[in-house]
Amino acid sequence: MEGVVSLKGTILSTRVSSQSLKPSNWKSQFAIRRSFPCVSMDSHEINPSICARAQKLDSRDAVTTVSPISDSLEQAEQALKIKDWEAAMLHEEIAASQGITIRRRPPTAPPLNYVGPFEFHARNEPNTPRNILEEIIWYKDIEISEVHLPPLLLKERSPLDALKKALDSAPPTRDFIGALRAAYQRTGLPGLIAEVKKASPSRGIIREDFIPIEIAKAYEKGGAACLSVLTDKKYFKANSSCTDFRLCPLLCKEFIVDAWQIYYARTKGADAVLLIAGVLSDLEIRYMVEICKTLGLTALVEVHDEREMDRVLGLEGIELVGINNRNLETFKVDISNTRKLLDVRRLEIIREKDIIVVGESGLFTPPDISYVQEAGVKAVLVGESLVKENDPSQGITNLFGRDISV
Ligand SMILES: O=C(O)c1ccccc1NCC(=O)[C@H](O)[C@H](O)COP(=O)(O)O
Repeated sequence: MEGVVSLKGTILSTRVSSQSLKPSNWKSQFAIRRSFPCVSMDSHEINPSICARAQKLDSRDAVTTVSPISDSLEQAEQALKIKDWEAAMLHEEIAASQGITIRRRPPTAPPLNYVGPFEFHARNEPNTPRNILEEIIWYKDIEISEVHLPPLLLKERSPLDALKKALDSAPPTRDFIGALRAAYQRTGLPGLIAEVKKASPSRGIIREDFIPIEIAKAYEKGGAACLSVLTDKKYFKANSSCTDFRLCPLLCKEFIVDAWQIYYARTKGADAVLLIAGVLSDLEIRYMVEICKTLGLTALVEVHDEREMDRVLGLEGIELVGINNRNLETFKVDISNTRKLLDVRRLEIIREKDIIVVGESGLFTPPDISYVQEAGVKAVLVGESLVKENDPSQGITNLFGRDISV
């Protein structure tokens, strides 16, 4: 079925496939999917009666000449704008009440003549990112939302329907937590998640001669229990997807803001995904953890401070918690953060819930490993200190003070 729906400047193709639902910006897409029940979230198909109307209105001239419909479309468009804006405000308000300072999207002023519960919000907020994490998150939203990056964007190339179909033939996931536990039992040292990353916002280029598969193989040879692969291209210069590796269990290290990314990661061979508590609300974490479970994925839920730790420990179904020693807003790294967050009370909850805690970032020497192990971690996630070694396999031996591959 061909045609267009014209909502003022917004042109929606009505060819019945998710690839073709192409609003001019992410806000209208979000609003249309949420506010028109006729556009199903799963198939993104458009109700035939809307299509019929759309075909009558397949040019902007038609919108202006058929006035009753154009009036109602304009009203609908205004209502959508308001709902969309209110939903964004509500999301920010819930996130802020949970101590989340990362704003999901640039703040926008209320729609014209807006009167409502959020009337006085977002008037004086800066609409440039306040820190690097916020910048990454804002860009991620654009990257996955079919906007601005022609010719075909991520969601457009791989709509949810197609991802779900691809999963029918995907190989089963490997047991990420099982691999960490086994390594801990075998060596008596924290299980290693060795990170494949070329660059980072805080360190710039970490390794020039970066051949991901070679590094991954060296990690496995050196005794890594699991791999972590940074897949962000813009900020971490990733040039591989998880699919390139079928070695030990794999964490897809992405900045997840949309459940679609979880499905995508699964089709790309991930066994685990990262959920950042400083970005996602409690409800989002619960929802995404559920999705992970249905897909056989492990969720590594990352925290940085006490408040995030307590939020996450209070949620059901959490099995793996990462304490990042790096403040992703300021880049400051302090491994005593792991000890600070693992006080007696929290360690008791962790033990009761049988959660594995991962110490992340800033680990360079055997004393660093001993320090976080004594604090209570049973796994560590290490990037820089291994990636920059000529022989990353030997780097693992140096980091642990002994060969952990045997
Ligand atoms: O590392 C960064 O600069 C950074 C900036 C913004 C968001 C995330 C960032 N890093 C992710 C990580 O925390 C690390 O890749 C990971 O924990 C390994 O850390 P390290 O061993 O210190 O390389």
